[in-house]
Amino acid sequence: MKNMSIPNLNIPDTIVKQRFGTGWVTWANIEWIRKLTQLPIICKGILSPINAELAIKYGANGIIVSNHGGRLIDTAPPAIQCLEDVINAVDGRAEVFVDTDIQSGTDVLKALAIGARAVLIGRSILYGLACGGQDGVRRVSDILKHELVYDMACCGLTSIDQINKDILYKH
Ligand SMILES: Cc1cc2nc3c(=O)[nH]c(=O)nc-3n(C[C@H](O)[C@H](O)[C@H](O)COP(=O)(O)O)c2cc1C
Repeated sequence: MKNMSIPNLNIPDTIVKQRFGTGWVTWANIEWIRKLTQLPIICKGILSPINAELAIKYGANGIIVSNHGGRLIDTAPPAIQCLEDVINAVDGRAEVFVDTDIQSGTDVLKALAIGARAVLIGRSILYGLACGGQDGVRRVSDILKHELVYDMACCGLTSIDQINKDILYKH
């Protein structure tokens, strides 16, 4: 993967404009932002090794493996299924995070075990907010944390840094 060739992504402007309306979203945007700041740039919505490679090429320091909850393309592959290939492609050159359908502590545990640096959570937190405001958000967070700690205990793990791929196969 390190020596892979980068395909020519000269997508016609008309197609880009059709898809993104007034915006012109291309890899050149990342390159432009990279020139503006030394702050870490994290690219969200990466699902394939080739796009992970491109994100790094254009200056990303981190990648969020995400299908945006299926909000862009209904049949986009589940992020969790793409995570391992992206991690392997990145090969330590950037942080890799994941979101989409992280709905339980078990989901968090599995994502970390595959190798995600951290997970991000969208709708579950929003549901808590809708149901109970600040307390609802705290309750969702507490439930997820309780489930994660419980599942870690079931796997004989006492700290996050002990989580590794072995638990995916041994339990
Ligand atoms: C109401 C709503 C608005 C969202 N808007 C954006 C957005 O503007 N940009 C983006 O990258 N993702 C957006 N997302 C996707 C989320 O950031 C996240 O990738 C998605 O919800 C998957 O995580 P989840 O399964 O925990 O919700 C949105 C999601 C929801 C539910």
